[in-house]
Amino acid sequence: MTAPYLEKLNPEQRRAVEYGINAAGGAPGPLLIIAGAGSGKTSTLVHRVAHLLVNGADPDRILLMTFSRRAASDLTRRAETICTQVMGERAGILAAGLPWAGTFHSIGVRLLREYAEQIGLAPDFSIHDREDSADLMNLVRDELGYSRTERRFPAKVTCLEIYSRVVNSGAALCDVLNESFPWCASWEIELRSLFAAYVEAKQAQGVLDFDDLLLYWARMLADPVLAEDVGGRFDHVLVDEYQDTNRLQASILLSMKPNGRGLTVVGDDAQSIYAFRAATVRNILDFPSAFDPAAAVVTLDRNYRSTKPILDAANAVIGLAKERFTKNLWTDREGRQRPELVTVRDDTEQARFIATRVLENREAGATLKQQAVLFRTASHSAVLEVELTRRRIPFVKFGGLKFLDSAHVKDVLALLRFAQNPRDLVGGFRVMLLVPGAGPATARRTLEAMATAADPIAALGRLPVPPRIGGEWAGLVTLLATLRGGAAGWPAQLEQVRGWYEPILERLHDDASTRLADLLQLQGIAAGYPSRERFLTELTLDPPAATSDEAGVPSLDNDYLILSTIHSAKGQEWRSVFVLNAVDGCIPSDLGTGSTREVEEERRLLYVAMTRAKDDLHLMLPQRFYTHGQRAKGDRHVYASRTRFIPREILDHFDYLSWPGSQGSAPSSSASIGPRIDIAAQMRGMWR
Ligand SMILES: Nc1ncnc2c1ncn2[C@@H]1O[C@H](COP(=O)(O)OP(=O)(O)OP(=O)(O)O)[C@@H](O)[C@H]1O
Repeated sequence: MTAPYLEKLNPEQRRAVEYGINAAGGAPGPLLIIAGAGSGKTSTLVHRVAHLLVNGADPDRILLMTFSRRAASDLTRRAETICTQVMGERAGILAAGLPWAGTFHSIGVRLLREYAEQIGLAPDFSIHDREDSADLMNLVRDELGYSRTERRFPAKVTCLEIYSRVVNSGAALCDVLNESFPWCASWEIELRSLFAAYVEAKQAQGVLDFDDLLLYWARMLADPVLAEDVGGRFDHVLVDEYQDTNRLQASILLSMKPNGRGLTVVGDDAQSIYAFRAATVRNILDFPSAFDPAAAVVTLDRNYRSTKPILDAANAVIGLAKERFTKNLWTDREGRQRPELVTVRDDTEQARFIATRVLENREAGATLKQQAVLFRTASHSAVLEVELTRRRIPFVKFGGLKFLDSAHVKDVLALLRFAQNPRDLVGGFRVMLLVPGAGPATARRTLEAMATAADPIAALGRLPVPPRIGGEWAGLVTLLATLRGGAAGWPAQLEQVRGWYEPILERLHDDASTRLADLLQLQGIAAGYPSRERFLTELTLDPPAATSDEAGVPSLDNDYLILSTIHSAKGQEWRSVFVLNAVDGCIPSDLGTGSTREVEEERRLLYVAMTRAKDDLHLMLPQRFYTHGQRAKGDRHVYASRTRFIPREILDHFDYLSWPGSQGSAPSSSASIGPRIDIAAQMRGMWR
């Protein structure tokens, strides 16, 4: 007899949930769940976790790794709800939730801090986000004299990308250069010494970057004693979004669970969209045979989300992929309306069309929250944001968030980080330069003097106040000592930081009051974390996708339209979806058309966008774009053609609309919506 809480699952989902779990206990064999878009992957994973708990698994011994912090807390909450219903009072064992649910990186941080002493690492290391890492790379590059070479040395961001690719893929530097960065191949020797110096700088400052979190973890597990110890802490290890993991992550799992017992991974190769971060679908493909006996594979191919016409169109798009492993999805959700290809003149008309349709949908009963506009790059929604504001349509934007990127929020975070780790040069530099009168030379001298001291903050207090510097310097020294001492507790420390920073904020920015509101919001977010260390770690590893993600949307109605990059739309669904700029140059992005592999990833991105829609889907085709990088009011534009991922042979899966105007006819070829290139405009552009 099936337990009532499993009754709503279809047979494949149930197989995936129940596989290897029984009341007798014992870890089940390895399991791979291939879950197509909208096939109930999340709910299958939730039920598997709940089923484990109902059958006696210890929540402290379950490791659940997801792609974002939000996904981890959603999964935990849903599993708890099921357990409370099924177990009644016994569900009290879940009072602390699942303590080991989180992203790969945040779990890595916790384990590394715990095992720090055994692997020669200072347990209070701080973590650099990508931007900090690029800044440190730049400092090192400068010190080695590479910023003054005769031929231009690769930029700091490129250096970091190369470094990161080598680390995450496990490939040799020369192979990575030849395959992905051929224009930098002649710098191999210099890059190698740059990376060596970068690693030394990180170690001297007690800093780990994102890649280190996985690399150190993987290296720690290369020691058989530690591998057994870490692996032995968990009876069950479950991993979501396995298609977006890289080789290092796969090796971590294998080291923790060499025979695969207790290991479950879930993924969909058709939705793999992070190859640019060295993720590899090979992880999914190679998973079954990594074990003896091989892992069981359960495929979920019934889509519950989209109507048949939408699913048929999405299947047609992914059907043209060069390499593909999963079958087409099917659904019994009938629907008459095919996805619509909407031709509009330009960005402005695109924005108007969407605003009009969104309001019409609302009149017809759909809330704003049930509708989403998706785009390849955060900047694509700029014109739409203006139009929505003009029409007073509230919206929340996910992806490309400005909040944490803004100078004042970064200043405050740098201060906290510097208090946490006073050897962190990048954070320290930013903080020192805030003091009126302090320049790079003062900052560097001070930081160098601090770096060699046993207690850097005490050393700072003993240093003479640099000449021509005002009272803020003494204030900073006292503040850092107080923060370091931790007497104020958390999150009250943020109040102290704000007290010191407010006069500086007012001096630096005309719009200080708006920025102050952001700092108050940051304080609200901070209150959700038990300590400064956890706050800094979590925010660095997984910044909120939107301010509303963490702190509510104070100034908006309860209902708002969702604007999101396709990457941030992962795992979500809406009744109506509009995809901006379904044209070549945007999807695929002209940054992503270098190699076949990149083009294929862009194809999967379009597939991910299309499969977010339940009932209706619009792909927007603006005929021309204004190009970036020109003077204000410049009129340089290019003509766009329909994305190459919807070639003529699959057009009959779509309806056509020209807007404003009447029902359009089938665009006969990609050239039919304007010339591919506007040579006349290019000729004019040459001389501007
Ligand atoms: N057995 C089921 N019966 C009815 N509806 C289901 C069933 N399983 C899942 N669903 C519904 O299908 C939709 C998609 O589920 P879910 O969000 O878990 O998909 P997913 O596999 O995570 O999708 P994606 O990988 O595309 O993000 C949800 O609305 C969910 O309620």
